[in-house]
Amino acid sequence: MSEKMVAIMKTKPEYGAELVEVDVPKPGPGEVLIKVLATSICGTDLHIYEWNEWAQSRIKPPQIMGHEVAGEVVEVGPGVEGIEVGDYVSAETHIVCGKCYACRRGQYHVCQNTKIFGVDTDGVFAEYAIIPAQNVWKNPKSIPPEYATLQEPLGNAVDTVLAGPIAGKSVLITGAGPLGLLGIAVAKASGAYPVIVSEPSEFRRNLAKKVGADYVINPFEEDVVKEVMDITDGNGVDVFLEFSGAPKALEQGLQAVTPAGRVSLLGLFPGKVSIDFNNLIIFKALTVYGITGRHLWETWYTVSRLLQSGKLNIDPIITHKYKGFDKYEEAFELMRAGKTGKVVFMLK
Ligand SMILES: NC(=O)c1ccc[n+]([C@@H]2O[C@H](COP(=O)([O-])OP(=O)(O)OC[C@H]3O[C@@H](n4cnc5c(N)ncnc54)[C@H](O)[C@@H]3O)[C@@H](O)[C@H]2O)c1
Ligand SMILES: C[C@@H](O)[C@H](N)C(=O)O
Ligand SMILES: [Zn+2]
Ligand SMILES: [Zn+2]
Repeated sequence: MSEKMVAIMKTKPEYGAELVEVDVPKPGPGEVLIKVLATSICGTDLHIYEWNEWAQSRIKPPQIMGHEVAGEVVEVGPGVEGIEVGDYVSAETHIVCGKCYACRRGQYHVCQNTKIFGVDTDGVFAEYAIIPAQNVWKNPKSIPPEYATLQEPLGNAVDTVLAGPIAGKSVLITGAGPLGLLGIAVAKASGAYPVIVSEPSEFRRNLAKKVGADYVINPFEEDVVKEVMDITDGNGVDVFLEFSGAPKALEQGLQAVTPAGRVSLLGLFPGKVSIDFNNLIIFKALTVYGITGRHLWETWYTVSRLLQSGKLNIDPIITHKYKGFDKYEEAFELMRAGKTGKVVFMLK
């Protein structure tokens, strides 16, 4: 008889998920089985939980949810080399093909055949999980599991903040959700000043301050562009980092960034966005970066070293730590209500 494990599963094509008991999976060729030590909720998991339009078009229940993880390898499938039982690992979630035009040029983050585990395959909200060996990242023991599980979203934040020079630069961050908060931590650890954050939620503005934001603005009550101009002697910020996915925030940021400044866009907008390209981008000679996923594997090295440096102020971002999955419904509802930073399930 096979061993059993507990998992948060999207069992039906409707709102919510269920805590179920299922067989511990067996790693196939090119796969490893990990014992999950910590796993965290991403906004994408929330979309799957809520069963929004995107989730309905992509997810095929029944499926185990989750993709951010830290764990220990307990079994190695046939043909896997360089990974051993006992290795302490995390995982890149984008499963890339290695064969397409993008992959062959080393641009794995834009692989045209990307699959995402926990989205297109079973995920890591479980006591054990299968990871493709090619996606395994080995962690030093010095990074605790509750930090190591955050490396995947930290990679998003690192690529957004470090797409260009940041030390000594003035920065506007729009949106202090979990990703924006990680962005603040990376910007501060990298020597940005001042870091100005625009965020409507009071709870998240307070978190932003705890993480190190130098100024916080409520965009629903204050004039973001005027505030930024006042703080920067009328010059505007050197760098604008968009983490909200709000069209209004995009427009305000483009107005508030200095001519020839740098813009990184991570937030996903609800649909098409109308922007005055001539005046807000072209005549301002801005450099605009679209950010998707993480650079493989360069971003992971950067993230790991930033964590090891002890300079990233991550603790205030982990607002909720649950022992096991029992309170998963509470965790998802708190996240839905915007009353969290990162939520971590601890399984050790
Ligand atoms: N490009 C990628 O690879 C990638 C990867 C992960 C996440 N994302 C996207 O990044 C964004 C951030 O992720 P998250 O998990 O932190 O999302 P989130 O929804 O928790 O955070 C967004 C924050 O923006 C704030 N906000 C709303 N309107 C605003 C406005 N007008 N001005 C300033 N802030 C405003 C919200 O209050 C919220 O705190 C999302 O759009 C997500 O889909 C993109
Ligand atoms: C899967 C998605 O949520 C993930 N954070 C990414 O980088 O693509
Ligand atoms: Zn994610
Ligand atoms: Zn590819």
